[in-house]
Amino acid sequence: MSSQNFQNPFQISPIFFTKHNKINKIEQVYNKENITKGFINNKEYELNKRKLEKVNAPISPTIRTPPLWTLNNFDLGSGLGKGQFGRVYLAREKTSGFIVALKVLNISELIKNNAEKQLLREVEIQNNLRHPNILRLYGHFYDKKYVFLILEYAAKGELFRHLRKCTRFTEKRASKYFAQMAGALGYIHKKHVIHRDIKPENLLLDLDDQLKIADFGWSVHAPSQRRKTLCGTKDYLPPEMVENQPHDEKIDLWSLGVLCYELLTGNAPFEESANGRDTTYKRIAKADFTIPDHVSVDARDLISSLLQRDPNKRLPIKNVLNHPWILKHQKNSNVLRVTNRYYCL
Ligand SMILES: Nc1ncnc2c1ncn2[C@@H]1O[C@H](COP(=O)(O)OP(=O)(O)OP(=O)(O)O)[C@@H](O)[C@H]1O
Repeated sequence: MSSQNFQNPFQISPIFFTKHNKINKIEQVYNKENITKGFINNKEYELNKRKLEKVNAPISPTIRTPPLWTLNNFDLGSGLGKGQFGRVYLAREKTSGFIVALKVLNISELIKNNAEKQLLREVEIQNNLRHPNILRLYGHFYDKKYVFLILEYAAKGELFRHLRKCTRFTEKRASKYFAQMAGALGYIHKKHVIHRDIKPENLLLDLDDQLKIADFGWSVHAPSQRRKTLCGTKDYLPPEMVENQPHDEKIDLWSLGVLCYELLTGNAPFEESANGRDTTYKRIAKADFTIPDHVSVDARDLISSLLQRDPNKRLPIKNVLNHPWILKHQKNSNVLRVTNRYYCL
């Protein structure tokens, strides 16, 4: 089922270019300037303006996209999973045979839950990211009822499922996923994007066991200001968020520390206890956690240097990638070569 045997139609498909050129051509030829120059008449202008409006029709004032793709371009396969607003299916682009995951979101559910903006943000951000450990969003289209996201297919599914199956990962395996995650975060931070919802459920694995960050629903593009919205998943919330303080990209460093802990132990360090949410929040605010004895000295050091109460004391991403624990397990692997190449972009 690997899609690597096929040409990626979302980059080079003749269909894409034909449709895209058609829009460009309409835009170039049928503009007001050409009427005044006498190249086209008013009737032609009106006709083609309507055509252009149709291809650019928005589903809401915020989402605008030319429908380069429709459901007819795909053969649908089995369901891959269910999310809050719809389902994800295995699908094949008919002309090229290219395999994708098609995420089908119910528009009325999105509107009912006020999630339009969140989706728009997800689409805008994910559309602009190109990194081997970030799930590609190839495109999107919509009809009256649904928005369809054309996503890279991650054949091995959720990292979370694999973690639960073996309770906890070996240090070598954990360090591989962790390094890939850190590399991808370094890349998005350079683009002034904060993820804000790192957790194993949002991480997928492809057929080659490469990690893919999949969910950008809570991410924000934050050029300068420090933000205050409470978001993300409880276990992974950093002290500045539980205390309702402004936050910046350093919240992802905290979550990276929580992720490292969970990959190595099978549990998050601040999992909600029987004593309830307030107790959990107090423990997070004090960075009060203990690391089980089986975790190596190097890994402990890395976790502790990320789970720092003060965001400014957290280990910066570039030092994370050079940490002895990562170097020890990944020095001769391809992981660091790829990660460093993209980090330097
Ligand atoms: N690109 C993909 N490749 C393979 N499986 C996928 C892909 N995207 C999603 N899935 C599967 O489908 C499930 C549902 O995905 P979806 O992104 O809709 O849900 P979610 O992130 O769990 O929920 P939500 O974002 O709505 O809270 C995932 O848990 C995963 O198992």
